[in-house]
Amino acid sequence: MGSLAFVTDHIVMSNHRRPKIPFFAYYRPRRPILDTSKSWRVKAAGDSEDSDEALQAVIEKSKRLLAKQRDLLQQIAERRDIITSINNATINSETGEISSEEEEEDSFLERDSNLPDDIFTPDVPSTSSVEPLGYQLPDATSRRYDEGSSKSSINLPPKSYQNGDTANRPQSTPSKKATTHVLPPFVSEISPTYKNLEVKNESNIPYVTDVPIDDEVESPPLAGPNVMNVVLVAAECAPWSKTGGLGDVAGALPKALAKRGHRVMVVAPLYGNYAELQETGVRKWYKVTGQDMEVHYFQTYIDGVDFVFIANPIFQNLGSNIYGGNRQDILRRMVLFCKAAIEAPWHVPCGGSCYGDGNLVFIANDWHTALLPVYLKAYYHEHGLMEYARSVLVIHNIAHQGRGPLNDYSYVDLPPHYLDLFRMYDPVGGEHFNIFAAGLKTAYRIVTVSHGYAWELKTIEGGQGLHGVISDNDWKLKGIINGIDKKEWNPKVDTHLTSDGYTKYSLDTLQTGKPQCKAALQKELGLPIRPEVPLIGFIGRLDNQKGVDLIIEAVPWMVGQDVQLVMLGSGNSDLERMLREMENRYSDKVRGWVGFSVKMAHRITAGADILLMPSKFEPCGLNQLYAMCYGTIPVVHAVGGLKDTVQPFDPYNESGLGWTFERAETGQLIHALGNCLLTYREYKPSWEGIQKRGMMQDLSWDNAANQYEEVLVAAKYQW
Ligand SMILES: Nc1ncnc2c1ncn2[C@@H]1O[C@H](COP(=O)(O)OP(=O)(O)O[C@H]2O[C@H](CO)[C@@H](O)[C@H](O)[C@H]2O)[C@@H](O)[C@H]1O
Repeated sequence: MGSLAFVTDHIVMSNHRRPKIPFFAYYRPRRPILDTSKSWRVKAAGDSEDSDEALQAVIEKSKRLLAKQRDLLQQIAERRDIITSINNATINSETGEISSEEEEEDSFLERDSNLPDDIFTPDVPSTSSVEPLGYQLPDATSRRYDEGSSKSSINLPPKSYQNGDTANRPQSTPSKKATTHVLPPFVSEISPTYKNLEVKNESNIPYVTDVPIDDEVESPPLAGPNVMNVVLVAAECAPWSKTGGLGDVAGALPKALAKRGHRVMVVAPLYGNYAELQETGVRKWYKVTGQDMEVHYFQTYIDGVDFVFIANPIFQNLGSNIYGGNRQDILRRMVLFCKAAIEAPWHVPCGGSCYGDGNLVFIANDWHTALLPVYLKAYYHEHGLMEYARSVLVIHNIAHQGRGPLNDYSYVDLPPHYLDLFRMYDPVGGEHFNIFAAGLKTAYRIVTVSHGYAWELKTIEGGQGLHGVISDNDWKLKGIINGIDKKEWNPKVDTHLTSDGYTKYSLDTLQTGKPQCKAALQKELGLPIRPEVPLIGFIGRLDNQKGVDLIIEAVPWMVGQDVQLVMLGSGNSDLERMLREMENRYSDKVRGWVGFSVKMAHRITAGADILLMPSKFEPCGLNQLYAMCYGTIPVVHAVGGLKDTVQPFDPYNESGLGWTFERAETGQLIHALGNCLLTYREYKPSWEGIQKRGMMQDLSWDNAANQYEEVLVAAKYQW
């Protein structure tokens, strides 16, 4: 059966009953489809004259279409030339800077909208009408939060939902009426709003929108028949909430998946008043340790992704302390979050329609959301609900597992026979309750954030008590290296480099732009402005993981080398104190910036020559990736993702991206850093070669998104 017929069949089926396997791909049309196959008509056999004529007509029509396409491409090429020449000449009158690439991109797209309509009108089925089932809301006035935090009212974000992106959002038919449904909710038969559209291009002419607008924003290939509804659930999501790399991943990976054509939702707790959000009006009640708790769902749509936030007083004002509180507090938050997140695709209308549970995969992240795969099984699958929804659990850091005494089990609200999933034993913790273990056993697939870490997790040292569980589930484990959000971390467009003497730069302007950033950083930190002195940076959580102790031990050697050192971090109070002491002792050479500052993280990444990452373990590591994009050379402990991403410099072949050392020891760090400093001072061409190789890598999320897609598809077919 042709794939178009396959699609049509499934659309027809969707209007009747759910198929045995719900493989509808609810695809949002993101780009024009030039499906010339629709022009063909099948005629009766023997009607050869008519056939010839028809064939001739079709050939003529195709020729006309191809001519139009060629013409269009020509127009685009001409416009790009014009834009390039304008940009080369355009100087911002206020700042004296060249206008940003995002502006270029916008103006280009605007002009595109003036192109002939007929080329852009895809020959696709129209969207179907959608009538999501509603659920009878409990009488909000008759229920009250009891005790403590739950009595406080929810401080709603402003209703100023004015995101420019919404104009481009694929529109679905709004629900006309909401039929009521008494809890517990039954799976809703929500029609797919976005039909499964086949993407075909047999002409070898690139799709009109495939013509790269800019090198940085070239579209990745579409997922085609693999498109799915993807719901990524995380305790933090940049830019709204971030304590580390998980926030970055939750903010960026979904956009890359959406670019491939998936319908993607991110669900995170609402910790503060985020300006972009709109209240959906959806309110639900969930039980947590016997208490009914109401959540409100908020939503916004940015870069093709539906960001859904779950509001309840227990999340409020935790922005800077997401994982704060005692174990029971955290547990209650995560239980409520997972329960509310799992039903978001049922309840929250995004662009007019809910996702529903067909063709759905959840991506849970770390122990905080490791209950989600368990709830999916226990509350839904075992009751014939969300039968075809799947879960993938991503390990960003196995060091935090949601451990506690066995009687913590009473908090998670599961039937007694699930206890064994959580029960773990190890020589350090003895018999204990372990949320990550249960999630890993229950998820359909497991991802971790590098190949190296996937291997290390199965060792006693690397698995931190879960090596047995991970080895047993090796068949469903895959390592995928994180990417970079190139809108956020890119020296060409970095908004943190537009003031205070900093400047944006690219590979072409590296030799002038980066020294300017270095001078600006030295000035901002109050260090002597000396271009020839190597400036060494560290950015990260002050935590045993990050090997901060090794740097502190190496500082006396470093300050004897005529270098400058800046360390940005927060976390462990002892390490914070040591940073301050170091700065006091070596005030002409060392800065210890205690705190969490995204702006300073960007500025250090741009202004430093060298970035240190002596992590004891590092599942992937993002800062070394950011550093390489900014022409900053990483010196790293060869472990986990650091080993996978920083190929050691080889002076004989002039290859490699930085310096690595094999064991997390101060002497080894000093040895690697010594070689790095020698190259900086004595072998400038080699140094510049390393910088350029780092900057030229494609570290975008597109590649990772492609691999995630394989995992999502594998999960979908996993029973
Ligand atoms: N004081 C500060 N001020 C401003 N920004 C700060 C900061 N401290 C850290 N950051 C930022 O937080 C992020 C940290 O990312 P990492 O990947 O290095 O670490 P983390 O260990 O949190 O993440 C875990 O998850 C990620 C994602 O999978 C893995 O890469 C990693 O190995 C794993 O440990 C970076 O964006 C960094 O700039």
